[in-house]
Amino acid sequence: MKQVPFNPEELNLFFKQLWKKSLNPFWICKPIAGDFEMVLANPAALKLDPLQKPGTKFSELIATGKYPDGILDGYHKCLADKLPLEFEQTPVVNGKEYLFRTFLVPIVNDNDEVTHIWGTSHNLTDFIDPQRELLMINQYLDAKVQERTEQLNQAMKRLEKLTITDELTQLANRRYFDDALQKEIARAKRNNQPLALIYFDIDYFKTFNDTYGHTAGDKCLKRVAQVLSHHAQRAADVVARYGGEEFVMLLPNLNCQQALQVAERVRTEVAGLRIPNQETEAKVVTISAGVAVIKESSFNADTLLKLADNALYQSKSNGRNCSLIAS
Ligand SMILES: Nc1nc2c(ncn2[C@@H]2O[C@H](COP(=O)(O)OP(=O)(O)OP(=O)(O)O)[C@@H](O)[C@H]2O)c(=O)[nH]1
Repeated sequence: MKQVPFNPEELNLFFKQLWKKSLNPFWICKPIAGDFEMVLANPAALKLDPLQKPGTKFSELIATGKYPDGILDGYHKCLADKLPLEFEQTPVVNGKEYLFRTFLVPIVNDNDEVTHIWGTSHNLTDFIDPQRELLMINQYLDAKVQERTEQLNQAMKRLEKLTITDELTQLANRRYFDDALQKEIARAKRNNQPLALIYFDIDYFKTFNDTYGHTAGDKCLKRVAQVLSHHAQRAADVVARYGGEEFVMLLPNLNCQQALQVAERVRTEVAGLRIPNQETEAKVVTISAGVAVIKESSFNADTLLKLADNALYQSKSNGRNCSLIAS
């Protein structure tokens, strides 16, 4: 469809109304000795800042401190490039921060000189607060997610610990030990290093329970567990409660004699607790131990456990309160 052009009179009326009624600020300025001077500003512009009246230099506007320092850059660029330009401005008027998207259009004469610059702005201030609010909500949500993730990780760790810990003694449980045993056997074979396993069993514990009661029995188990822990100090050492009054200790890179020494230290220290048990020869709680060390590459967990168990059986047969190496 062919456009019907305005005649000059209509056009004049059109622009007059646009200039007067627009809610967007319009202004026309001209370059003047490195500065710019306001030539005309519409009511919307004057409402925003009455200082934008004709004759005001931009350097005067900047001197009020309401406008950001870089405000002239856009005008200079428009002047130099002779091209329309848009940029954002954040003036502070009466203590309130505004956000404007400003558009500049160079007015060029027949000699290709920029005589004026026409400017207009869109007031985007209303978007500032929701944007900030959104940012704050996002930051809050991020922090919450992080907090919850941390709580979840902690809970997972606690749960993980529960599944591998013996509740009464707080030593590792059998499940953890069996797993560790497989890993350590593989490592010992890989590194061609010895791996010692000690099987401990409290002597006449049934009689202890029958005589002193189950609660005293529990207390005794805890104290023995503490002794065992003290003697499995290296990072790779594992001590676990294997059954009721049975404990196991895994000592990587220790030979038979070294492991026997550990077993003997534990045995001596347990007797040294001097927890009464009328059934034993020493009349105190004692412990017996069986030591086994991985010897050949054909060794597996069952073989090692069986050897240590056999040695423990020998210790029991030999009168208890002693440690023997598997033969
Ligand atoms: N208090 C208490 N007793 C337990 C627990 N677990 C196992 N027992 C007891 O430990 C005792 C083990 O007894 P036995 O296997 O007969 O062995 P023992 O009396 O120690 O005899 P020897 O090993 O031959 O010296 C049983 O009476 C079990 O009830 C526990 O968690 N707490």
